[in-house]
Order: sequence, then C-alpha cells, then structure tokens
Amino acid sequence: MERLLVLVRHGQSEWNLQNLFTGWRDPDLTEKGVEEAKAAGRRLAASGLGFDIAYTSMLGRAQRTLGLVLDELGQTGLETIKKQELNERDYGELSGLNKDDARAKWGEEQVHVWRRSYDVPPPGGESLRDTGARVWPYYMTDILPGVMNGKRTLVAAHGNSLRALMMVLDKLTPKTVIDLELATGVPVVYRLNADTTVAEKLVLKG
Ligand SMILES: O=C(O)[C@@H](CO)OP(=O)(O)O
Repeated sequence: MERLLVLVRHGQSEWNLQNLFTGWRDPDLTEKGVEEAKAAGRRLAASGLGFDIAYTSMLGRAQRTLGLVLDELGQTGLETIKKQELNERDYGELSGLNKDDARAKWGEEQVHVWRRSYDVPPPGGESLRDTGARVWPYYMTDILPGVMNGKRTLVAAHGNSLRALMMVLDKLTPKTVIDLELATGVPVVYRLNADTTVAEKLVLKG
C-alpha cells in the first residue's frame, strides 16, 4: 500500500518580499508566489502524483497555494481540511516588523535565535516547540492515520509549521533543526514505512 505524504510551503508572500515577520498575519501571495505554487503543482503532476485529501492552515497564502497546486494537478475541489493547528508560528510582537530593522535593534544573533531556535519564543509569540505542541498532536491524530490507511495526503502550510512536522519525519533534534530552511513552493515527497518512519524522501526542486 502506498503511504504518501507531500508537504509544500506556500509560495512567496507580499511580506516575504518586503522582508517582514509574518506569523499569523495574512498577506496574499506575490505574482512570483503564484508562479511558484503553479510550478509546484506542475512538478507533482510530472512526477505522476495525485492526492486523496489535502490539509492546509487558516491563512490565505497557504490556502491559495493549495488551490493553485490542485488546479495544476487537475484536482480542483479535492477534499480539503483547513486547520489553525497548521498555521505559521505566531511571531507575537515581531509580526509586521522588518527583519533587518529587528537585527539593527536587537542584534543579528538574537534575531537568528528567535527565528530558528527550538525553544526560545519571540516576545509574545511561539517558539518552534510551542508550534510543534499544536502541529504534532494534529499530525498524530488526524493526518498520519489517513496516510497509514493509504490516503495520499498533501499538506500546504508554512515555513515553521512544516519545520516542526519535519522534525518528526526527519528525526531532527533541537540542535539540527536550527539549520533546516524550507524554500517556498518546493514540494517535499515522503513515502512512509508501516511503522510510520520515512522510507523515502524526495525534494522536487525546479
Ligand atoms: O515571517 C514569518 O512568518 C516566517 C516565514 O516567512 O519567517 P522566518 O523565516 O523568520 O521564520
């Protein structure tokens, strides 16, 4: 039986382009982001992949990316579950600030720690561990059982909610996850073993 799980980070958003902390704010995709999403769909189609169910967050950039991917796959209208659990990490008081301005104010190192560390939350926001504390249970109780039952599953979400998920799939530690960066609009294809570990991982780059 096929146990297929594909993760894709949304295409470039207006705030990615403007270099702003985004979190739970809801900017749309840029034109480039739309193209990235379509290209992700075309790459999945070229790899012969199709899906039985899709999951996304409550944020427009992920939902729109999913819609564009499904259009390219000829799967418009596929059953889709939208969940706040899959939202981007809440950036708290950093939301809407320019990342370079933040570096100037708090220093390069502090900003890097807020952006990539496992357990240091930005002021008023979520650490990656906090994000995981909602992503992991949702994965275990809702997404993974479907995958294990042969439902070919697509998840369109965000840099940090997907980093949290990939910690589990790729067996990353709080130290090794610091170096994990996810490109926008690049599908990551997982095939799982019967014990839920990863049998195969493929990154569908352009
Ligand atoms: O601003 C954000 O919400 C995220 C993703 O774009 O940024 P970062 O790369 O700092 O995690």
